[in-house]
Formats: sequence, C-alpha cells, structure tokens
Amino acid sequence: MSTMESLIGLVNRIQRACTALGDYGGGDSTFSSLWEALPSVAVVGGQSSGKSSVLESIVGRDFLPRGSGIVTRRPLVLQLHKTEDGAQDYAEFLHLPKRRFSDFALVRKEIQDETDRVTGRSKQISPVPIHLSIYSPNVVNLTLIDLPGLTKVAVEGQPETIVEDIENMVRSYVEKPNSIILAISPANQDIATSDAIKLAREVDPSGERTFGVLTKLDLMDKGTNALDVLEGRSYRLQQPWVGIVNRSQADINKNVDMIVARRKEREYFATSPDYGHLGSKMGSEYLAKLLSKHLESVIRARIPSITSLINKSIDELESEMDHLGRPIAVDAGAQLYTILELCRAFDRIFKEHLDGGRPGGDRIYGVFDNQLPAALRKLPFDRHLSVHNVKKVVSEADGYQPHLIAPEQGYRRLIEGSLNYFRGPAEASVDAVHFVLKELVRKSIGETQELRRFPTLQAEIAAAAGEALERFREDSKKTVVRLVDMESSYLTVEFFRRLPQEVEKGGNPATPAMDRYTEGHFRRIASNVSSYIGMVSETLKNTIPKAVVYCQVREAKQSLLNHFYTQIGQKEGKHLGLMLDEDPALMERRQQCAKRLELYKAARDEIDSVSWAR
Ligand SMILES: Nc1nc2c(ncn2[C@@H]2O[C@H](COP(=O)(O)OP(=O)(O)OP(=O)(O)O)[C@@H](O)[C@H]2O)c(=O)[nH]1
Repeated sequence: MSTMESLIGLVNRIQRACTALGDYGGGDSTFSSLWEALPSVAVVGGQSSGKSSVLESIVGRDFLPRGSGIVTRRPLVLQLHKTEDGAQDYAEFLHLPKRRFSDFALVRKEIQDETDRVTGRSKQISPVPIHLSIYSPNVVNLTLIDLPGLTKVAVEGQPETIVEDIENMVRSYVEKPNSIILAISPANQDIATSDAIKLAREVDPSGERTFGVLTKLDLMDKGTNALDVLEGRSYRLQQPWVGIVNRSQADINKNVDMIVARRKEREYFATSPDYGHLGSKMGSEYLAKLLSKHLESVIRARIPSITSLINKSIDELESEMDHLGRPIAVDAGAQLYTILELCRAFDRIFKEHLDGGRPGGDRIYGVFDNQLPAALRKLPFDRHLSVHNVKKVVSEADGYQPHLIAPEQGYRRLIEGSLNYFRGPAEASVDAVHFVLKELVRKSIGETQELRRFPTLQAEIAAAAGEALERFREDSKKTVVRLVDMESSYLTVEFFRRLPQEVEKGGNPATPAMDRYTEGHFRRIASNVSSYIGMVSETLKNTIPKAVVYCQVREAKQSLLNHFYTQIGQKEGKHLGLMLDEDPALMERRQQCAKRLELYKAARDEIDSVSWAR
C-alpha cells in the first residue's frame, strides 16, 4: 500500500467511523469533534455551475441525482478508491454495508431515497452526510464532500428558509480551517458574481485553501476566453485555477460515456488555441490528481495534531467515564451485589456520623446533656405542689376521715400526679434523637458518592431507613414511658422510712392534732414530695438516655437496613433493575462518552496502523 493511498484511506476510515457514531461536526458541542479536525475537500458551487458534472467527471461515472430544484439536500461524502486496472467499478454506501452496487443508475436512486429517508419528502435539507465509496481503476484516491448547490430562490414545495439554510450548512463545512474548498464557477458568467467565489472569499480571504474550478469553457462567447481567470488575474488564489469542459446537456441526453467525455476534454485542451499552453494543467483528470496530492499533503501535515487531539480526548473521556461510574450489570445476581455494596457504602458513612468520624452524632449527646435536663427543670412542680393543691389532694384522699399520723394516700396521689409529668420530656427526648438520626440518614445518602447515579435507590434507602427509624422510635417511646411508669408503680420505701424521724426532729412532739391541718404541715408534705420527685428526676435523667441509645442509636447502628436487606433478597431481577435506575441524563451521557471513546480509540488504531505501514 502506498503512503498516499493509506493516508487518504485512513481519513476515509476515520470519517466513516465518525458518521457511524454521530460525529459530523456541529451538533453536540459538549464533545470536541474529530470530524472537524479531519482535512476534507468540500465542493461548493451555485446552481447549474456544473458541480455535479465535475464530480461525475472526476469519478468517471454518471451517478448523481438530477432534476430541477435543489437535488442535493444532504452532504454526500464521496470516497474514491483506486483499484487495479481492469477491475470492475462498484460502489458501496455506509448505510448499506452489505450491498455492492455495480449499476450506477441504482446508486443514483439510492442517493435520492436515502436523502428522502432523513429529510422526508418535504425537500428540507439535513446536515447528516451520506457516505458513498466508489472503487474503480479510473479514479484517484480522493475524498470529496458534495454539498447542496447555493441558490437564490426556493422553488415550489421547498421551505422559505431553504436558501439561508443551505448557505449556513455549506458555510459550516467550508469555514473550518481543515476544509479544502473546491469552488466551482461557470466560465460563461462573470467571476465576480460567482456564489462559490463569494463564499470562499468570505471564509478563506487569503485564498490558501481554495481551489478555483472554471467550468463551461466551451460555452464562452466566440472570441472571448477565460485566461484572466485561469491565470489568476481576475481573482487571485494561492492554488492554480483549473479549467474544465464537461459534457453538455446534449451529450448527457445522448448518454455520452464519461470516459469518452474525459478524452474529449483532453483533446479540447490539447488543441485549444487559447489554453494550449496550459493544457497539461487543465481538465477533470488533472484536477482529481491535483486534489489527491494536495489532500494527502494536508493530511500528512495534520496527522500529529490529529493524534494529539485524539489522545487528549481519550484522556478526557476516560476520566469522565471514571467519574460517571461503570455501567450496571444486567443479571440479577450482579445487581443484588451492586445494591448491597451501595447500601454498605451508605451504612459506613452513616456510622461515621454516629461514631464521630463525621459531624452530627454529637447532637444526640446535646439532647441528653441540654434538652432533657432543661425540660425536666421546667416541669410545673411548683404549681402541683403548692400548699393549696397539696391541701386539696390530701383532703380528697383522706375522705370523710382525716389522716391520723401521715397522709399515706395523699402522698401517693401527689407523687403519682407528679411522676406523670415526666412522660413529656421522656417522649420529647425520643423524638429529638429520632430527628437527629433522620437528618443523619439524609446527610449520609447525600455524601455517598457511589449513590449519586441512582436517584431511585437513594429514595428506596431513605424510605427503608425512615421506616426502620420509625420502628425504633416506637420501641424507644414504649421503653421510656415504661421507665416513668415503673417509678410510679413502686416507690422507694427507704425514702419514706426516713420521713417520720425527720418530722419529729424538726417538729414539736407535743404539737396538738389540730396543727396537722395548718399550712406548715402541708408545706412539709410538699417539700417531702418535692425532694422525692427530685430524686426520681435525677434517676430518669440518667436512665432515659440509656433507653434511647439502647433502642434507637444502637439499633440504627446495627440494623438500620436489615429489614431492607431481607426485602431485596426476595425481589426479582426486574425490580432490582428498577432500583438501579440511573439518572437518565447521566446514562445518556455515559453512552455518548462510550461511543466517542470507541470512535477515538478506533481512530487511534487506524493512525497507528498507517504509521506502521509507512
Ligand atoms: N457545454 C457544457 N455544458 C456543461 C458544462 N458543465 C456543465 N454543463 C451543463 O450545465 C448543466 C448543469 O450542470 P450540472 O453539472 O448539473 O450543474 P450543477 O451545478 O450540479 O447543477 P445543480 O445540481 O442543478 O445545481 C448541465 O446541463 C450540464 O450538461 C461544461 O463544461 N460544458
């Protein structure tokens, strides 16, 4: 394989890979476009400038759709491959990889059909290229992109915007610095009015990447010639102008063979009094060779920067893929494993919050150290044990017969009434810790990097953890209320045994019975009950946190997701898959990245293979 063949072939292969993977420039700007980095020859010309004729002459075959209006409505990437002399010509489309066309009338039909397939019959245009490869001994290795002809007016059935749409699409091809512009203008029209030259001048003012082609030399008025243009005096380009004589409409109607037409063109220049001195540098065959050589040298010069673009893009894509995470397995076993791994990752972070590796766990101690004691202090014992209330409760308990020594029943009622107040702070502590735990679950889910991709699983974990915490809260409430109830069900006997002695110590043994009903007596009762309640309060301040930690914190640490684990263990693959339902935007992005990565790697392999061949 010669170098020239392999370099143009290389770009052909990369271009095909680009189209297969949806990279044809423009479009999605979140990726760098490899397509745009590849040198290519874009063919531009106004309507009836002879664009199709030039391409067919370069190919040596009739194969382009003809008709009125705008026939070329999608870019046609025409890849020419030279084959051994004597071999049969054939064509292949990228979109029909298994079919070889040796009848070029069918190639024409397929271009039309494939255009309509994407644009519909609405005569719209589309930037998605059609790739056509032609294998023939009569071509040089070359790739040309045929673009819709520049027009001034839309014809019937074509949308109003088409004139502008075409110009924008053509411009998007020719404005990239890697594009070689083949600007086709007819010789029987003033070059200053050529649509192709106008556009070329705009995007390539210095004329370094524009090849001027002048068609219809044979149609010029007698006695005039195009030497001013062909010799670069009318419009200067860095590359030489090439004059062409294509088949006339009459030749086309007579079905004059392309190879015959090429011979006639050669003869035209060889015998022309005006262009004889330029003869060897005119004609479609010369143009094809010139372009092939030029394209090859441009590709050669661009290879290092293409390689570095590819390597850079591969690096970027790989790191983005790492960040996005691996795609999820499809079998249920692997999915279950993934879910468990993700749950464990979450659980680890949740525990770190409780154990102090991450902040938040200290708020639980805050509940025990501040909220609970403050709530206990605020209980309205003053009111409950006011002389007035004590007197009322004791009298009611005594009934018709006032107590003789100490108001046993009165004491009990006063104490039970007081102890009831402890339920409030006990339950409030349970709730406060519940909310701290819930918040830590929420935080931990957010902090579990691995879970980011899976909004559904995040929600499932949050729900499962929420349910578990709710269960722990119920259990914890029952336990703390029980602690309070235990205090009222059996009073500390020791405390009361000490009471009469204290009474005697402080009071006068000779006090008459009547004194028992004085204020001092009730105040003493109040103060006795109050100190008993104080003792119980101290006990509960210590035991409530123990119960809360035992029922809620310890359980959350040990078995927050246990119930969830048993549930998912019984789920079928379909459900597991649903849980691992990723954020669709992310999935889409991963897919795109993977496709691009595949493209760049394929391109890198192609380039490597050519470097070895050289
Ligand atoms: N005599 C002569 N006729 C030519 C030459 N080039 C093109 N023609 C004729 O000009 C007409 C238009 O040529 P095409 O090749 O179809 O031009 P085009 O730019 O592809 O036209 P559209 O696709 O309709 O925009 C045809 O009838 C050709 O036969 C030429 O060099 N000499």
